[in-house]
Amino acid sequence: MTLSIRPDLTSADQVLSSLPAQKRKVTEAEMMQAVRTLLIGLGEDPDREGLKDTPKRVMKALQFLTKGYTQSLDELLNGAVFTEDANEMVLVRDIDIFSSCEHHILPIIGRAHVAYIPNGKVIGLSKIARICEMYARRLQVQERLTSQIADALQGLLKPQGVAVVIEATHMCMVMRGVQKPGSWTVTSAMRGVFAEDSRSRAEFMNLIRHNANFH
Ligand SMILES: Nc1nc2c(ncn2[C@@H]2O[C@H](COP(=O)(O)OP(=O)(O)OP(=O)(O)O)[C@@H](O)[C@H]2O)c(=O)[nH]1
Ligand SMILES: [Zn+2]
Repeated sequence: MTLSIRPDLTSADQVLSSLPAQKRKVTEAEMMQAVRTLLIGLGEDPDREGLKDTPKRVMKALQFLTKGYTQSLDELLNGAVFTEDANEMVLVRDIDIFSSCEHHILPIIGRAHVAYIPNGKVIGLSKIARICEMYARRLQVQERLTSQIADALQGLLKPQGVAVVIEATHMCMVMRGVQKPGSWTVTSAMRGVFAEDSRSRAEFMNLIRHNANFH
């Protein structure tokens, strides 16, 4: 397996970016056959009318849910990093997260709150949500998703600090296993001043708690 070294990617990303190449070795026909095998293993008849297109649908759905493997920071940024003399916190709150847990390939559903304090550079606001989306659309654990978002922003902007909080519920804990609907998990990744200065961290935490007055 050859890995091309991409300076914009973290080391975990370098590994993940090799996945599309690996995937290409498996044909779509083989992927659909694997879903068909699963259906048979579950006691179903994959040839009955309702299921005959299911292997294709499952494959397409999984390809969509993991499309972050085929994206890169470069591509999604589209150059939207601007020089700006700003040094106050920028916070994008309530970014919907739909990810898939790597243990069960079941949904992780939640919200991300992402803040940074610029240091001469700002990023297009939508790109913050796109970065969340790229990492969420992979097989994940919530902790890694949280720190990948923080590290991506830290690497791109070299800001004074980055703070990321994700609040999410895991369907593998709700629909199966321990079956705890209503449970949710909070993870955070603090970089720079947010890691070092409790007042910056407290300001961020306060801002993600208050209700917007246009709601
Ligand atoms: N830390 C972390 N754990 C996760 C995440 N998503 C799922 N898990 C956990 O991964 C663990 C996998 O544990 P195993 O015992 O190998 O799998 P399992 O038998 O299916 O576990 P149960 O869910 O307890 O039935 C479970 O405790 C899951 O709750 C995540 O994002 N972060
Ligand atoms: Zn799981």
